[in-house]
Amino acid sequence: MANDIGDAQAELDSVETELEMVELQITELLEKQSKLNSRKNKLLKTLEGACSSALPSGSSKAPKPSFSKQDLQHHEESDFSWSKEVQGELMSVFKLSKFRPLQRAAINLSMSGKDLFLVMPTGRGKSLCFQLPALCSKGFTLVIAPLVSLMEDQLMYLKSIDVAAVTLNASSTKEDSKRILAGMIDKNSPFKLLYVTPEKIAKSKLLMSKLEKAYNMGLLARIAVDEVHCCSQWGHDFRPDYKLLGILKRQFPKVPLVGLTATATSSVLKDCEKILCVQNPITLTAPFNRPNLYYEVRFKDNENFTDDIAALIKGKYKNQSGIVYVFSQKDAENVAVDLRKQDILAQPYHASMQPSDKTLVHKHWASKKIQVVVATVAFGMGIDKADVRFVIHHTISKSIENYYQESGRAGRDDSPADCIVFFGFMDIFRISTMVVMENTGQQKLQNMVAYCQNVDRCRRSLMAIHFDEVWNDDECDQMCDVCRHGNDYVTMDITKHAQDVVSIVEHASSMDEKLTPLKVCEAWMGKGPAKHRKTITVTSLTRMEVESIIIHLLLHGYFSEDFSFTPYTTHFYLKLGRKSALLKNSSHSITMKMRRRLPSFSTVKKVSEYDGEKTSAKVKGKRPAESDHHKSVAKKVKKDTRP
Ligand SMILES: Nc1ncnc2c1ncn2[C@H]1C[C@H](O)[C@@H](COP(=O)(O)OP(=O)(O)OP(=O)(O)O)O1
Repeated sequence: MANDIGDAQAELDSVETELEMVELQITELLEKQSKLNSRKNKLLKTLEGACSSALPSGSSKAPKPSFSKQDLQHHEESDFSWSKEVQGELMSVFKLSKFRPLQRAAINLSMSGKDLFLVMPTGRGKSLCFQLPALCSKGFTLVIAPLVSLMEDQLMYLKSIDVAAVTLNASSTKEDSKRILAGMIDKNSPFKLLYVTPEKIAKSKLLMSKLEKAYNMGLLARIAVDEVHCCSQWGHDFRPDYKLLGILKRQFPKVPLVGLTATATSSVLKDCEKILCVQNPITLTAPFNRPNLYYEVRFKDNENFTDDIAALIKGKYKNQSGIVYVFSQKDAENVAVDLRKQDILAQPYHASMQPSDKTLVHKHWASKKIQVVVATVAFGMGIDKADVRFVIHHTISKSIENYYQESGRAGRDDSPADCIVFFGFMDIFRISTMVVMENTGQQKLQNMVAYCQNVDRCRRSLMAIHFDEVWNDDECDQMCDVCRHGNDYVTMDITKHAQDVVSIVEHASSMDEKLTPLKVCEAWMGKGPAKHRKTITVTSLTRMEVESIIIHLLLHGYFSEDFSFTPYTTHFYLKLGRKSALLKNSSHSITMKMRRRLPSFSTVKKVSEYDGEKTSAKVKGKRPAESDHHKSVAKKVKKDTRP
């Protein structure tokens, strides 16, 4: 009897383990199905020739009537009753000779009264798409912008070209407010653009009542919502007051609205559409690719990487303007000091500085009195310096959206510029604890980490996938480190390493102990407390390899994050992830692509990248110029970068 019970218990354990495996496999297959469905929808959309439509990714609904290529061409090329005036103002007021792609279509659509979302990379000239129609329309255009500094930059520019524009914000004087409110209902329209913050719309009844009067008098020509992604919680810069802007379209349904953003996925736009109460807006998406920007990721392989940054600035970027983005205000101060010690004219910029100091740094940088601004993300919106030759990230951004926007401040003049990220292991966890309260913070950070950890796929193609862009691999033209330096990586079987490192965390957890990623690294390399050493298989991998494998396991669900809160700080620990159980299964293997030059890996079984044969020792090393195999690989594995 006892034997029977023992056997049944053993069988039950084994069945339960097997069931767990099956469930994990089902989860993996479901994930794959969802990715394939979303890819399928994308391809169908491409085949239909639709150039816009904001279907949420993965939706299986039939696309709504979309704006066709012919429609786009019509709005880019045809003459309209306002075309002469628009062209005249472009040259005489803005001193520009021609439009950039999509500007003309956006202006024509807006002039013909359509609601519009314009997604255009940072620095491509979105502002012109509402400033120019404002000059050619009766009345004034209401512009909602998230930051006073951003409005002030635009007002300064508009003043310099003699365009009458004003702002109403918390710091407007009583007299100014009175004058502006009266101007809104003046038939002679003393200004053509009125800039306000979303807070002002939400809080000022007086402003709403004047808007209503202006609307009834036919003087509210257009509403422009700048940085429209701020409406959506899923966007990277959510502002609660943007949520209330739906009132505008509800109260003023006949006024065309244009929403502008540099980065928004189709689901974020869908959300904005609902929040702003616009029905079926036309979405124009400019090619997100900035061909003049070179993207590169460098691993922080020593403590002194700030010296590497200084060497770049003094060497390759001598006398050229740039930005170094850092993680914290303290880093901004410290790194600026470090750079100054190396005779680089650098100044910090962050949110806690006095507004006058911030303005001074901005001005000195714009006029080349200083070479580098060492900044937190506070140095962002509204920065319009054309000749920024480098944007270096001292620490990774918290999302790809943020990275795209921050790095996009380089090369607005269309001349070549570099965007370099320094990728460090510990930074991941610093940022992770910072975004712990954000709904999608961890997922977004993981996408950014996957972008940096990537060694085999064109960096642009990763961004394109992220932004739901249809991508053709030729478009990079060796303007990222991966495409330029080729397939300099090997695919390694890391199953045994994964088992070893996962067992360290498992063992600690069985003793009720939590390990930070740093502690896991150290324990695995034999530097942990003596009590652990007996049970640990110490690795001969280098520190960089150890870090890369831990990151890989975290991105792929073998580890997951375990936060612990104290009144002063948040700690990041590693715990077993949902897939860790798979490592107990002898048929389960994990491979990982790593940069070549890994002598300590010589004992590790190498696997062919392409045919999955576990015994082959094929190592890819050809550069794109020598082989186009790389391209087909990038195409083949395009959709599965998301951890
Ligand atoms: N058709 C054009 N030809 C040449 N330069 C142009 C044209 N349109 C705009 N520009 C210039 C003006 C600015 O110096 C620069 C960026 O324009 P701007 O409207 O500030 O970009 P943006 O609004 O897309 O960027 P951001 O996302 O940072 O707000 O491009």
